[in-house]
Amino acid sequence: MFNKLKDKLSNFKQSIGKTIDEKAVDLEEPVVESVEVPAEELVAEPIEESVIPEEKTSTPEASTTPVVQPESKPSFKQKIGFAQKAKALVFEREVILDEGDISDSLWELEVALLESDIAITVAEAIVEAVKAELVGSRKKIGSNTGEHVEQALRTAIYNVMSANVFDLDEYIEKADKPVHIVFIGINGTGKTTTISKMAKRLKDMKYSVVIAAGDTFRAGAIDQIAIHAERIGVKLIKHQEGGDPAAVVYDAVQHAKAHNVDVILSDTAGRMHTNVNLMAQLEKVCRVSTPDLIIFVDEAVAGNDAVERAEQFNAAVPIDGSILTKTDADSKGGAAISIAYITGKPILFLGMGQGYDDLRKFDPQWFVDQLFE
Ligand SMILES: Nc1nc2c(ncn2[C@@H]2O[C@H](COP(=O)(O)OP(=O)(O)OP(=O)(O)O)[C@@H](O)[C@H]2O)c(=O)[nH]1
Repeated sequence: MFNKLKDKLSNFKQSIGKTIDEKAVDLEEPVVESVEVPAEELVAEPIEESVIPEEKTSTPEASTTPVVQPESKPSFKQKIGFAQKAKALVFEREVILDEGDISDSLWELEVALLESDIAITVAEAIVEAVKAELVGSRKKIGSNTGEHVEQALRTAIYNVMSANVFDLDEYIEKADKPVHIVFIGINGTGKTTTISKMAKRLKDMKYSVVIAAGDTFRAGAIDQIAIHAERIGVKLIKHQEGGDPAAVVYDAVQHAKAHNVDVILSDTAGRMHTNVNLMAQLEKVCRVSTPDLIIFVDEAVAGNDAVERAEQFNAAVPIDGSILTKTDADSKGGAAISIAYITGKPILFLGMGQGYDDLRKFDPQWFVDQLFE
């Protein structure tokens, strides 16, 4: 999963790490900072000899500062004499990154993110966040560069992915029943399979479930979902092929109310967001039986296309969240990283295989961990 993206992030870590290490090598001698110390402080307390390590006094920098010869240690009186203009020396072995140091690597990162199908505004947001974290940061020479860079990347990716995180389980638990959830999206992305996985999951959680066979448009769609419903052991409400999907969904809601069913999962016909008639039909379904939640389903492997579709569906029928299917086959991770940021609605679940149990509740922390494992 996400192997190409993992490689690209790892390359970025190495590229920045190399920059930092090269800068560290350039600093053959430690950086010496001079700090003015008020005379009173020095008079009150004699200068600690340890403040001025002997080996540093032979460096070129040290020769420009008040000279303290290690071989002829000054007496306490002499130290007091120096006090008027004395400076304490602070020795540090650190690299401070400036923008110029990492601009090439940041550009490489942006290109890598775009190549991974991450939407451009999301890629820019990640690069900006990484830059803000790294530029000006003090990096101890010899400490673990990779860890520092990885943490900056982790935080940036986590932040773009965790927009309006929403817990569906908690919602269903607390909501008045029945809870009506409508699934929308284009053909063939795994909507029907996802509804079946969700029905199985809810049934395992001891909720009663009814499925509405709202895809009356595609030949065979009703039979397909009927097979799933039978296997899982949940009730299906269906009409004839070509019937009005709004009527099917309405019947399913009435059935749920009459039989105290907890959750209604409504399938809808796959449609292109550009198909005006089908989008109008979808709006009708949502008008006739107002759903509590509308979930957009698309396949992670579609990358940017999935994100654009989510945006367009969201404009027509405001969604509450997304489910990305086929993440098990996705090497780029772009849709998963971009979709919540672009729509402002969270990812709720990831489809991770063809089995009924291959549905994973989305957790941005888990996702980020996968990228760096
Ligand atoms: N590898 C993998 N395959 C999946 C996943 N989810 C669904 N599929 C497969 O994708 C194919 C299409 O799934 P469907 O559920 O029929 O798609 P749909 O969106 O309902 O399609 P329409 O009925 O045409 O609207 C099927 O072969 C599924 O088994 C997933 O998470 N991983």
